Amino acid sequence: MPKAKKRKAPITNNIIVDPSSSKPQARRTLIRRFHVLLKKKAQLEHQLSNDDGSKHPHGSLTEVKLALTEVGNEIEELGGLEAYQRMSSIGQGNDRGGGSEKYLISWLKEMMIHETCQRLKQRHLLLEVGALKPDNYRSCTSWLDAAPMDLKSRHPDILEQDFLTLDQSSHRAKWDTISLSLVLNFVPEASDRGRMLRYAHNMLKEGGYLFLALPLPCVENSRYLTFEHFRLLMSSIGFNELKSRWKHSGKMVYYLYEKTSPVQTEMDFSKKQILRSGNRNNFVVLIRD
Ligand SMILES: C[S@@+](CC[C@H](N)C(=O)[O-])C[C@H]1O[C@@H](n2cnc3c(N)ncnc32)[C@H](O)[C@@H]1O
Repeated sequence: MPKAKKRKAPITNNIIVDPSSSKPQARRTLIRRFHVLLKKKAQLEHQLSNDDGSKHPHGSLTEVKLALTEVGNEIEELGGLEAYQRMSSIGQGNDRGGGSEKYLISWLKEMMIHETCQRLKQRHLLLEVGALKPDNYRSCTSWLDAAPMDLKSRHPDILEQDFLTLDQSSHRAKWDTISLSLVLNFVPEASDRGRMLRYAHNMLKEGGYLFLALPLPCVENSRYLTFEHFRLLMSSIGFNELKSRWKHSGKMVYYLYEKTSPVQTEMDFSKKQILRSGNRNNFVVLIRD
């Protein structure tokens, strides 16, 4: 008897998520689903743009195109980037502990940046990438100028701009601080995450600061990252870890780095390297030339 043909699982493996729900569990499921879909979309687009006629892991060219349409449709059904931003901004609300900017502000103040600026009549220039609100830094207007930007602007004061397509020469050494709060983990391709960090390094003034906020499992429970590996990766780009804040069983990790010269290392950060076994996630950052 001929063997029954195994039915291929649909690429997007749809799950039911109610985009209008504001329950924390539904919110987290939607955010996670978005990350999965965006990663899948980036992989399929990459396959299409590098099409050399060879077999694709997702089937023929037609199947890849179909899968891309399916992914696009599901993103739309979930409400697109707007729904994702809405869910993320609920998580930022004061009733839920507020946004991550409070950690950056308190670290800058600990380092007396506000006093130095006021004494020398200087302004601290902050580029806030992935800004859901235009005025996260309104409490600091006497010494800090914030420039909020996002892939999709939710307010006229937020510049609609992809950080990865900013002109690198006109932004070189322009900013005192760059904030990437829950942005690096949004970028679907591991090598684009590395590029984002390198661009941030180029765009900071000498001695400038990078504020990074990530979901804790990205570092605590990844197959390809550990706290130490990430620290070395960051220093190889030229980011010296000044401060960090996280707790076991917490949700987030916050870092403050200072821009330094890249530290030479024998380690290869351009390829995935399995650092831990067991039930882990696949978050990784790759640094490629
Ligand atoms: C989870 S939200 C984070 C919002 C906020 N910063 C926070 O900490 O809650 C991620 C935001 O980053 C934005 N984003 C992702 N990649 C970006 C890029 N390359 N350039 C600009 N914004 C980006 C997304 O559009 C999204 O609004």
